[in-house]
Amino acid sequence: ADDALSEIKKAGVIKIGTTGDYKPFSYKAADGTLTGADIAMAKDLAADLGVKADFVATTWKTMLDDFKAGKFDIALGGITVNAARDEVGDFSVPNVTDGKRPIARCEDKEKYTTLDAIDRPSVRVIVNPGGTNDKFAHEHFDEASIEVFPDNKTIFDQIASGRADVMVTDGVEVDLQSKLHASVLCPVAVKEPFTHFQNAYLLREDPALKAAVDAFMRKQLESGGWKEKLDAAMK
Ligand SMILES: O=C(O)C(=O)Cc1ccccc1
Repeated sequence: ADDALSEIKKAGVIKIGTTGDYKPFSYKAADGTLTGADIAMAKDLAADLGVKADFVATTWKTMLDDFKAGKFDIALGGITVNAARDEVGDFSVPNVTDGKRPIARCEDKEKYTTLDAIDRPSVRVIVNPGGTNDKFAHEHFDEASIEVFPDNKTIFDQIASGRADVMVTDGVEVDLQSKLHASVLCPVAVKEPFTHFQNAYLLREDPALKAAVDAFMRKQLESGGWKEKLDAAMK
């Protein structure tokens, strides 16, 4: 296997794949600039390695193929650790522990508290394509209708305007979007999230690259650097 870290250092560039559609981790500011907590981390990581950060656009659907095709050295931005991804690369130490929960219009926050309450013919579930939400919805709902909605930036407006009823997504996103759509969208009052998972950075397989990224990640977690970046993006 090639030594990814030496290659990166020799090139003076680390190629970073990210979807740019997932606030607070990786998204576009109003002027189109790529921003978010994991984007800020990527810039610090590149500086730490003494190289330039080169961002490469990908999508939830094509991320693994793009990664396998060598389009980037590392993928980040709210990426859930799973077996399929772990097979083609290494995961860093995780920076987020979370779970999937529903978000709905505030008047329905006591209504959709269980999978059974959601999975009814009258309920319109909405989901963004290609990632873990898509997979979760299709695995758990067969009575409810499922709309796969292509734009993760406006998907919450669909629920707010009444075009859809509920979305099951990562807890961080539920809390942030409830805040951004204050008094219209609310976290559904579940006893427990429906799943538990972690987010981490997907790395080209190379023990030296993993050691460097893990050391960076641990430092950011211990110093509060990560928390500061996440708080800054949660508004
Ligand atoms: O890791 C994934 O595959 C995801 O789908 C992450 C995600 C979760 C919620 C909204 C957008 C992306």
